[in-house]
Amino acid sequence: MMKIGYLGPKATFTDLAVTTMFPQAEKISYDTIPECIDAVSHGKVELGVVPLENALEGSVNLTIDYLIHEQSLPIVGEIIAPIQQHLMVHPYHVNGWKDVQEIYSHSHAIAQCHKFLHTHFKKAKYVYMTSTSAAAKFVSEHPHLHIAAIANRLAAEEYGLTIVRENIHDYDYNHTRFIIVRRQNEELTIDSPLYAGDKTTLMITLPKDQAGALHQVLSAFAWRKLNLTKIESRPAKTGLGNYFFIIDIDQKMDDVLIPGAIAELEALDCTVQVLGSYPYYIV
Ligand SMILES: O=C(O)C(=O)C[C@]1(C(=O)O)C=C[C@@H](O)C=C1
Repeated sequence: MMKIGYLGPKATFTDLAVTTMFPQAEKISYDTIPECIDAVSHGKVELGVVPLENALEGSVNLTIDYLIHEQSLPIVGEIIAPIQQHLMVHPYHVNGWKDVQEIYSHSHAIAQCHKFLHTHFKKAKYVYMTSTSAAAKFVSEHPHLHIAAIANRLAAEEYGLTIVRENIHDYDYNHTRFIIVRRQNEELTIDSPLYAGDKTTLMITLPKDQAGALHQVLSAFAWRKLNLTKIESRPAKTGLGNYFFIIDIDQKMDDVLIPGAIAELEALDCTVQVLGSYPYYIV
């Protein structure tokens, strides 16, 4: 049975994504994103699944930065899943839930519910946890504290909490991209009706202090009609103002167009690394 590491504990959104995509797998939970990625690099699990980007809040920087700076593993697949956030408390506090003093969750989940929290919990303190289900678990283990968690329905069931407000995320379209990473860049073959297409992700470092470099980079894709679905800059961590770009192209690595674009970028003195060319699945 395939072993898959995921950001845990049980009942995170990552857990839901893994269960949907790999119903037969043996799931191993890790408390943090770096621990999960390390487990893949050390061969403890065959695949790892971690969150990469949310439609409301943007990238999960910890994932991108850890993959780029600490453990470079190829991305071999992606799962895009809907995210529904609920407010939950220990059953002891169901009546007084409006007066909770602290709200626990993952920073991305809290950010997805800012409008709701600002309206209903002006005085509450937010406490950031490693995942939404870690927050639910904490709330269930501290019944004497007047606190709430933001997490999904499975977490409420798993940790015996009561949902007091459903769907508190601020915008209906709330989806998160989870990436599947592997030690070796072997193609992942999943025969799934959720298959929705392929992507190639590149990391590009521009030459220093060259006017128009980004424009030239984009034109290498533009004239080849390579459609980009994401472009994002992240600090290179080598000095203020030093950035690299992460670019997603909405097609599989081919023999001509993408290698041609990469060669053109290298001729411009860019450094290019292919982070993965992989299928994506929409839940
Ligand atoms: O905490 C979880 O449940 C996760 O799976 C992490 C995570 C994230 O990092 O974005 C995943 C989906 C939601 O966007 C909120 C939290």
